[in-house]
Amino acid sequence: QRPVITRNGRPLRKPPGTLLLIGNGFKFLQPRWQLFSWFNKCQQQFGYETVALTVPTLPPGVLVHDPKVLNFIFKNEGLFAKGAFVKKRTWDLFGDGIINADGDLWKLQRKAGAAFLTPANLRVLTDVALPQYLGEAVSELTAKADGKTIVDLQHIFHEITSKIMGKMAYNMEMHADEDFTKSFDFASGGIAERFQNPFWQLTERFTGSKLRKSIATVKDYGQHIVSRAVTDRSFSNPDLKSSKLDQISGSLIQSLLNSIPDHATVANAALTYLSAGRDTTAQALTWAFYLLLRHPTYLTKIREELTHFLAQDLPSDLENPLPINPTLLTPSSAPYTLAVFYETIRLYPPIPFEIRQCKAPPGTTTTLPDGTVLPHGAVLVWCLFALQRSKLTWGEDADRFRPERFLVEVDGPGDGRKRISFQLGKTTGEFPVFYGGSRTCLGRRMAEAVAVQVIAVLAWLFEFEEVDKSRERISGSSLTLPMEGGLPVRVKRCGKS
Ligand code: HEM
Repeated sequence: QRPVITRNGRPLRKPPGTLLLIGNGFKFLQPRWQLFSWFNKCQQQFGYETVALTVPTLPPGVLVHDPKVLNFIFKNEGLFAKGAFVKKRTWDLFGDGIINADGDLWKLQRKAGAAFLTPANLRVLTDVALPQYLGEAVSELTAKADGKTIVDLQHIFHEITSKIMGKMAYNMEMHADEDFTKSFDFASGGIAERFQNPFWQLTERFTGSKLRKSIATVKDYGQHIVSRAVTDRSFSNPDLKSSKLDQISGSLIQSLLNSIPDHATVANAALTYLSAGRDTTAQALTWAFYLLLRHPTYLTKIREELTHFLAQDLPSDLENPLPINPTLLTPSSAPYTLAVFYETIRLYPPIPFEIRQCKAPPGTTTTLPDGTVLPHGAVLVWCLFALQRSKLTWGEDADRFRPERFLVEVDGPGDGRKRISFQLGKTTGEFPVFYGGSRTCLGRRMAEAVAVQVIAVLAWLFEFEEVDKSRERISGSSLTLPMEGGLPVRVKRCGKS
């Protein structure tokens, strides 16, 4: 007999369309975007109420809507875990990489990541690495800026983040169109489908050969990253490295190698970091430009924010074609651009759903702050794509792209003049896009820094025209939120530059 989840002694309400034996099983078999719309309807119907989710063959589950419940989950990492439900589905891709690791192994990987993402290294990112790779993207776009050639912006962003992570984290040249990337994208889609199909182990026996091949390619690449790094450490002498970027490049993989003896685990950690750092940011940038192209007044506002940077001199040693000194463009100096980024990831969160499992020992329960009593192994699901459209949290215009919701007027520094400042103004439970608590995203500052510089520079330099303006863009199967089919645009240089 499956345990029934209760609140105040009564079974939880069920979403509409829940069937007697199949529960919500059919809903989960729908294409992912339709599933997200269904989650959104549940959020509209139930507000902050936690409701029951039932899928045959799976442990009993709940769909979480309440920010207070999310805050409780984030604060009580010890009570909730990825658990067997998530690990079983992701193990062949990520193994014991940080996303799946617990205990000491998680701590070691987190510490290595923190040593990589220091403020000093982020400065090298914004002052050296990003201007260089963004400059290369600007050259490529300029060469194609005839108003006719079609360019995929998602690919451009992926190339920038691949180069950054490749060089800074692994001291390797990485590109968006490598076999590894294609295999990783396919594997991520296949793994995401396992969360929707309760019979995945059976169906993959017949249809899973491409998935198995893709995972094998990804794993080989993980080993390649490690063996490159081992060779690197025997031959490189840090005293001979002249540029700041060369001095820190490979620092993530080197600190992973320093702290973890097992090379297979280092490879898993490397692959997980690569996916966390590269794909999320590139996809967020793609949705940002999609939204900006559909709401051009905001492109004008970004350009207005940038005008005062133009007065400032370009450094003479900056060998790239950027007309603005990009190192001046930071999350704190460009609040409007930062607000555009945040409004984008509110509506299109790069990690669009989360799953945890109740760790209460068999025979015991855990009670959520709203009174829901969870038995051992209960699955908790929340769909960020739906939660971030809640009118209870974001007001009547929750569905609208309105970056101003993150901006406030504050007194300027000493001159009495008002200026605009970015303010999130929400708790982590209300804005769980970067997760929370001890497992909160390690790369948030990196993502903000990359996003502000890239959005500002490209918005200033180019006019983009979407190739298919009438099509609503969606994301296909993936653990993250890639835009299906990319974002094809035609490009022209702006008159101003
Ligand atoms: C817009 C960009 C990003 C978003 C929205 C985002 C969001 C998230 C979320 C939701 C999680 C929790 C995932 C889970 O455990 O289920 C996470 C974890 C993580 N993120 Fe990010 N992320 C972003 C960019 C980055 C970047 C640039 C890095 C840099 C390497 C990064 C590194 C990590 C790491 C290492 C974790 C695992 C933390 C842990 O388990 O202790 N992320 N991120």
